[in-house]
Amino acid sequence: MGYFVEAILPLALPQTFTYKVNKQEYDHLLPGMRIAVPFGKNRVYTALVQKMHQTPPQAYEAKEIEYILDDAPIITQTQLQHWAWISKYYMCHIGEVFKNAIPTAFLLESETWVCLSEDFTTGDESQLADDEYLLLEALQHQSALRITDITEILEKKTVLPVVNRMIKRGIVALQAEIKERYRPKMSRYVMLNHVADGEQGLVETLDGLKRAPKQYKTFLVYLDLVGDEPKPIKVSELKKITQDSGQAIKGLVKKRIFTEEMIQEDRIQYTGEAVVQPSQLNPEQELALGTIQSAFGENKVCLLHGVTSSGKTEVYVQLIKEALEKGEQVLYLLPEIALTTQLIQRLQKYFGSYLAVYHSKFNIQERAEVWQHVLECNAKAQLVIGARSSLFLPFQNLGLVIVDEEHEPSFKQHDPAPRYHARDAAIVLAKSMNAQVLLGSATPSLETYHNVLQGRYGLAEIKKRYGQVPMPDINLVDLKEQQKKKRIKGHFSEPLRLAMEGTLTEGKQIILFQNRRGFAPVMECTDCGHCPQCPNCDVSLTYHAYKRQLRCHYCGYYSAQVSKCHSCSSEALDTKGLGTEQIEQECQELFPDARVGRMDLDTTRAKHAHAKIIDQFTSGELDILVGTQMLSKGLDFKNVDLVGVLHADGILNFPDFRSHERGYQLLSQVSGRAGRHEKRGKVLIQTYNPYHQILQQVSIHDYESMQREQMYERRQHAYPPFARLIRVTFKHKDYSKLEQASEWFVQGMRNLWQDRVLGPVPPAVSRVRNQYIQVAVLKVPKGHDLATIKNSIKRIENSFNAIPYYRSVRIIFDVDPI
Ligand SMILES: Nc1ncnc2c1ncn2[C@@H]1O[C@H](COP(=O)(O)OP(=O)(O)OP(=O)(O)O)[C@@H](O)[C@H]1O
Ligand SMILES: [Zn+2]
Repeated sequence: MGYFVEAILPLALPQTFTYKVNKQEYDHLLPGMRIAVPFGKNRVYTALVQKMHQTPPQAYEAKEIEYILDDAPIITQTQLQHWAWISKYYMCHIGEVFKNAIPTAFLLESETWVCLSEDFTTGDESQLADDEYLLLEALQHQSALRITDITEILEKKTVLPVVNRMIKRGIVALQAEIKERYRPKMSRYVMLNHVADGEQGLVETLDGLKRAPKQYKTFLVYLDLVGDEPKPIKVSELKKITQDSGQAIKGLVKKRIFTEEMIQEDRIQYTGEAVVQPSQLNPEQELALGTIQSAFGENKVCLLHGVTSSGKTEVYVQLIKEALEKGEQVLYLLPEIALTTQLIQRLQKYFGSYLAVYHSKFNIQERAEVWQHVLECNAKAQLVIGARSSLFLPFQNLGLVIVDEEHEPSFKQHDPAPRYHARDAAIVLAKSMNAQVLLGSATPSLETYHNVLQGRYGLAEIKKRYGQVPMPDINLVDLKEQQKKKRIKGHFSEPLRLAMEGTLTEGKQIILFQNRRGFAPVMECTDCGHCPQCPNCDVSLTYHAYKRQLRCHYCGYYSAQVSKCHSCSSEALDTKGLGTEQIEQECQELFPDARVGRMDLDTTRAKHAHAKIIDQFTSGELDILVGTQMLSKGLDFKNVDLVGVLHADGILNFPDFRSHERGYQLLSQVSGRAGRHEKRGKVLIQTYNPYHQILQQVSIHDYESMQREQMYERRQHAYPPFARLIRVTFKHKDYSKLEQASEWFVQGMRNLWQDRVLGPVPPAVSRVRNQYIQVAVLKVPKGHDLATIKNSIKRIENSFNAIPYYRSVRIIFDVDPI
């Protein structure tokens, strides 16, 4: 007998680990609290308590924990259960989920250094508790201490709460060198001392200050700022108004009229309060809202299928408003948050400081703060908008989840594990918390639509654009014919050039869309056909005119632009393929007076780059915006009349069973950016194959037919949504070992599931970073027990790993791959 804790470590290991604790620790600990534990040789990790128990481990001697980091759980029970589901469903380890789910700031290690805060001034030691005083004293002798040192000094394991308290009061801080940690931003505030409080007190104080005019003035400004309720005022603010160097404030503190304190500032600051009321819905929106509410009444997930610019967002806003009024938390999931400054600004006008954004490009402090707000159910982050990782926030009272643009593939995480689909994982999470789920899209995924057709999900539709603006007029331009007639300049057909000219003359704006996938420009020798390849990967290098470089998009390798062919030394090199950069250049040549901007991965790497380009375009500083799929997502520009798609075929000819569905979605979404307000927009799609059924369907906005035909195909070939897929990827740097190993593994699968196993085959890019790749796919028809099948695969993996020669081959499972 003894006391034990079951801990999840942030590592890709299949099991949890048992550690020993004493009775006192046992009583203090709860599932969801963090502890620091030793692991391996001299390493300490932040682990998470999964449960407490009294059974010693069988296989090893339990080590003691190092210390306890929390006073209360930072992860809820519901979350822990959700993690367990994710790890089971997506075939990964719970430690991987843990590591991916929580902000790195929460993974403090024993090596974290603590020091005295710069803001600390001696004087108030009398208010410190004993252990706080001890720590302070120690830090006055030594400039910094590690958490482990502090544990020794205080002779107790729960030192983090002590440290945290002192951080909050601005006495100590975490040292700056530590690579990633949570350091709340503190600011100095002053507040009226109790002595001076009350009518009488104020009069006396003012009298007493008559001979110190600067202090007198500062005091009056302070009173003016606080109004009726006594509250702390930021020193910097006070200084600014009174134009004081700080002397007057110091004087007032000295006279004990003010007390000073350090208060944590929120980095997630939205200065604006809610300024507008949600818009009045039009009858179509009202109807949709009603349908959604009745689906919610039956506890069903609901799909809002509304054409582009039908005003889906305003419907979400109504639902959010109702949920917030009920005191519930709301999660608004978006595919790529960086693209959504427009939407955030819009929601901010409605919901002010209730809105928090959870964003991977935010720094760790910012993320940790949102986490705390959500955990504490603060009004401040009652509405969270974020990309897929915001799903892992510790919601306590989740009432509503909105998955906007639910068809977007980027909801699925590719790498690293957990390879989860945020939409699907959100539905499971919501179910466990009795929250409602709304999926929104103009072009729903077939998976979701299938659920609607099966009656599992509710369906609300809006078939008209808001404000009676007609759907854009979409025309297909036959590139073959244009070529025959010699009407093409660069990559621009005559109809596209004419339409652009017309739009520019009217002072309207243009969006040009060039697909990214498979259409990066490459350099080619026109004599021998040689094309420079990445030395580490099985791909051609991409040509970047701007930097005069050849780059690999898979591993980041780059070299200077070559002037001679490496194979035959000819100087006849040419760039082939069609990138956004080239389109931008051609545009400029065709329309020298137009202001052209470009939005793609290269121009938007920096934190606010997206917002900047979008702002420029919105404010009319640009006439033409050239871009990739980024442009297709939910943007709402008032002045765009024309959308041009330069080469639709690249989108449709991709060898993937989803490429037609994707093509329809992408082209419809891009087209949807045209003519959203007032006038009907125009769209020109250039193609070598104008009779392609998907292009025909896009041009007449016929989602129905697309959906019916594609469903038929999928059913015929047993693809999702009529089956589930499990993809197994094998990687190794030795090609022949890889081939043997993957064949062995797949044979094991084939013994069980025969021809439902496809592969192993090399994928389109079959070597990345010097690792060769093989892929196999298992089709699991609906109705088969997925859990049993996964267990069988795991068993094959175990036997596989028992063969020493194979063990170094990396195996990756991807359930519901996209
Ligand atoms: N009830 C309403 N009152 C006033 N304006 C509205 C209303 N509904 C929608 N709008 C306006 O119509 C435009 C399109 O709406 P919104 O962006 O919500 O469409 P959407 O369906 O989300 O489009 P997409 O799928 O293309 O992103 C916006 O500028 C929005 O402000
Ligand atoms: Zn490479």
